[in-house]
Amino acid sequence: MALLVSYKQMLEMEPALLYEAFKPEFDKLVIGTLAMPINLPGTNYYFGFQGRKNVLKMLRKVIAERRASSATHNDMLGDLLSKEDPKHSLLSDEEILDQIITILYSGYETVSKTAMMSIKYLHDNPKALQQLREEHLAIRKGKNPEDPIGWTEYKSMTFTRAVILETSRLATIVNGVLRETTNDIEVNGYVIPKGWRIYVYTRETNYDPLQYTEPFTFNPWRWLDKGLESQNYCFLFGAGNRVCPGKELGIVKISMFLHHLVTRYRWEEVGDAAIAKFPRVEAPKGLHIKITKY
Ligand code: HEM
Repeated sequence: MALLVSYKQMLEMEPALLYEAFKPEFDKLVIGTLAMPINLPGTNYYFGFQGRKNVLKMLRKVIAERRASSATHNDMLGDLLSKEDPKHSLLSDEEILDQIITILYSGYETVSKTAMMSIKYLHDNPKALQQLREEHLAIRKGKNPEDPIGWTEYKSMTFTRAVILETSRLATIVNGVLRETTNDIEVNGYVIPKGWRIYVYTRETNYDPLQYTEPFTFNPWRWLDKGLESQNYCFLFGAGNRVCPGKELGIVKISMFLHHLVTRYRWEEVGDAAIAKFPRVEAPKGLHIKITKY
């Protein structure tokens, strides 16, 4: 779902078949990015490069077909290729391809894994689920089943936002952020030389009991204190110049998913799903749930 939504924004007009061929190759690329860097046939790292090669091949074909046709496309690739906008014509084809991959990549697992983990945490915390459901049923009151949700209604989903932020913290969907030092930096007596790449492992800060009381407890109510989101130790969406540009889009997508889930369905976990946290948050054997109508 998460990849399909982003894919349609990027390549709205392309046939579904391309998505069917695209997703498996894109999945290889995604898995390869967090794999041991051993580039031998059979490793995830190797498959990652193969996936990237095939993804690029498909995207290049789409670009070539669009250039050869006079049709206009109302999607992001259409904007990136637009000859009328001088801003975009500054990008080379390689840069356009990198933009597409970056945006598809960044909005994929972040959204799908947060949605998955929210299903798990809400299942395990009936009080939070009840409060979330009440928030959404109140929004649905007086609406027909197919009526869409408006911006003001979305903005009123304060508990939903709290659930999403707490899921993001407790599951730590993004393990950390990458930076490169532009000067020698001294931290606790250690010097990190200029030019070094640093991975700031945010799980440590997310579980710091000085910042989050009872850090291993799912407690969405802590986020009702609005100030928490802007604390300088809160790296759920990164920080500074490189802060996630898709933060609000991601929260909207998950909020809409939760809205439809809790107003229409109940669910029971089937079996005991094992959740892996490193190098990525995943349920290797799936998170199986039995869904019934609410
Ligand atoms: C719950 C969902 C999401 C989470 C938890 C998340 C988290 C993050 C984090 C931690 C970073 C690193 C920021 C830094 O280095 O300071 C990041 C970067 C980024 N995210 Fe997100 N993200 C989410 C959704 C999205 C979506 C939906 C999109 C776009 C469709 C997106 C696009 C990006 C991009 C393009 C970057 C790179 C920014 C840069 O390096 O300048 N993200 N995200």
